[in-house]
Amino acid sequence: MSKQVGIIMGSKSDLPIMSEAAKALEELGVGYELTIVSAHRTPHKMIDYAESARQRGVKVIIAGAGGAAHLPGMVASLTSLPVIGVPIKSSNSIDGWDSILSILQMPAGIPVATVALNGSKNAGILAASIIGAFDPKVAENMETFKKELKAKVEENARDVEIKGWKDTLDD
Ligand SMILES: Nc1c(C(=O)O)ncn1[C@@H]1O[C@H](COP(=O)(O)O)[C@@H](O)[C@H]1O
Repeated sequence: MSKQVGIIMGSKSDLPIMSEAAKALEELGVGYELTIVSAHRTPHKMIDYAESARQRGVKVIIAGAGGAAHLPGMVASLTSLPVIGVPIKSSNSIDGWDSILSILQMPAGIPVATVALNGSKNAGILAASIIGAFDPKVAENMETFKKELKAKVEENARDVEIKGWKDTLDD
């Protein structure tokens, strides 16, 4: 399977969160590559990564970082591929706001599609829906995923309506 999505993160400490993006892509049948690269600690690797991604066949980049999270924005400045940013609540963060604002508040011209704090699963799903815009197999997988999501909510609603909320809570 070709690796259409590039998942990167600033540190190994981000892996527990960023692995959720990888799991979502696996479920949706999208190939990906995953590595650790930091704008601050490995700036030259970041430049190489961003500049070579398109040649490797990557179509969307998911970049996660905590604190002064410059990685997603800097990668977006170095490539014309779409970049999805995942703000991460790292250990000494200001409740995650440091990372959210660093990724969200980009200057005009260099957008980063920012998901919720620690929202790496949604980043994976969003990347798959971008791939699905031109890849029919992934589009089909997205349709199935959405149908399953809808069926689950309908099932839960039926439980609450038929059994009542108390019995549903005990399930
Ligand atoms: N924000 C960045 C960047 C960057 O933006 O280049 N590189 C690492 N980091 C972040 O620092 C936090 C703490 O990292 P350590 O756990 O390695 O000290 C992580 O959430 C990482 O994403």
